[in-house]
Amino acid sequence: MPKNLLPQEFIQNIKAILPPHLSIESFVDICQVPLRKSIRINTLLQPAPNEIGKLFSAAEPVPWCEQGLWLNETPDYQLGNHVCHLNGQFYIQEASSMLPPMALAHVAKSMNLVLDMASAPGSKTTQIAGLMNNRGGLVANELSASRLKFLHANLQRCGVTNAALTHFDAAIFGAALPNTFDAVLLDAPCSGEGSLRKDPDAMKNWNMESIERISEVQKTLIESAFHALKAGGAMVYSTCTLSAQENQNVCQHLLDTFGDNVEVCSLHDLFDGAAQSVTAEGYLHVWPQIYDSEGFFVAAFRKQSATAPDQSEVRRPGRFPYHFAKRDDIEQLQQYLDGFGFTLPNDMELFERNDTFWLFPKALEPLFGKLKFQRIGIRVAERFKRNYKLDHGFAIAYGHQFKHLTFELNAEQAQEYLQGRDVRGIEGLPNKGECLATYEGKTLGFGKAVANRLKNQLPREIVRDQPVMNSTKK
Ligand SMILES: C[S@@+](CC[C@H](N)C(=O)[O-])C[C@H]1O[C@@H](n2cnc3c(N)ncnc32)[C@H](O)[C@@H]1O
Repeated sequence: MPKNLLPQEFIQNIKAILPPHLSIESFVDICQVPLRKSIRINTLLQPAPNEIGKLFSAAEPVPWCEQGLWLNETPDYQLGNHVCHLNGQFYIQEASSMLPPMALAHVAKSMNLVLDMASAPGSKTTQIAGLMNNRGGLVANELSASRLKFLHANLQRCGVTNAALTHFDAAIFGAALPNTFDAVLLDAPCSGEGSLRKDPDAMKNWNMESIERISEVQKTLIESAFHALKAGGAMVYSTCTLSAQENQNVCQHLLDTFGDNVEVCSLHDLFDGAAQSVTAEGYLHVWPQIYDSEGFFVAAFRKQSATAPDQSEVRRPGRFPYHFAKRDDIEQLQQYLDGFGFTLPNDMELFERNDTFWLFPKALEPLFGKLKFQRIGIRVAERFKRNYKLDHGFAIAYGHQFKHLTFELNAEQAQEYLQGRDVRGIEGLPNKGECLATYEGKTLGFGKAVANRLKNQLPREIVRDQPVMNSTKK
């Protein structure tokens, strides 16, 4: 962004809050430098150590996240079209945005039941699911319906099995689920001042009135987050903005509202080098020139004892529309899955609704009936008479555990598959039935064997015109 597009009032505000070891010149200068790209390796889909890093020459580790890599060279293709992105092995995520989940895992004593209050498009939700190793339960909420779709797509792409999606103003959680979660992330809606290197339009609508307005929303949300937290639980408040109004003042509001019940958990020891961005309170205020990243703010708190929110506004949902699958149905489905050498996991519960089978995380069961969910866990299959059609999300989440009926495609075949085309010439393909397609040992999705071809079953929204295969990368 050209210098003269930074509003004078913004520069004055920044000057007033910059710590003494940083200069306004270095801030303005770094704002002119485009952001380097970074990715996070998705451990849930078990990429071999360093497999992804090797794809990108000159990748540099992100110091606060073991799975984070800065790409010092920008590839000459869209990263999102790379096969390893399409099959969920990495997430394109700004390095400083990896901090809040790392802070949450650092301070939380347990991560069995976690709430991510403002989740879309899901970079931190998928990271948290990775830190939970898909165990326990993760409620991922998002207010915007259109962004909820991206959230779902990203959770599916990354093989997240332990999440449930909700679609609320996050202000409801404190009253709807008080004293419930071991850990809460509030990655709050904000004015995005920290994102101006990535998005030159980030400052287009910048003004002090909107900052004041949004900070009121943030105060409501942080109160709700604190009520939703269990006694002893930990929460992280984060933004990608820089002003005190949306950061320190919102945290101060929490301290003023709940007094001694809130303990600030200092993040000075989150990683080597955290001292450069830690504030007197123990928050991380990441200025873009410190680590050559986006600007970010991260604060962590612990709740000492239970709180009593006002529950007068809570609207309870209607009847829970799923029921536990019947024993015969479980056995029949298991028989079908035996063909793939796959056993239904025992940390999940099989539910049914209208002949569709779902695996729900057991840890979320206490919440069923208390809140309306848009989607829970993983859709396994739809039943037609005595046959099944397995779901793409199920393939991504569990395909790497299949022992039979999986077929490795070569680069050309995998490219055709990702383009939504049927694939021919696969050795050993049966005459009929569902099969799993893999590429370099990683799941692509299901296809249906018909005579000598694999009929494509990739959902339309995943199909790409120009997927980039390892062999066609350059
Ligand atoms: C900073 S973004 C979240 C980014 C996300 N955590 C990630 O890492 O991918 C804030 C999100 O909050 C959503 N949002 C705005 N107001 C909200 C509210 N009152 N309750 C819940 N979500 C809200 C926005 O639609 C936006 O998706």
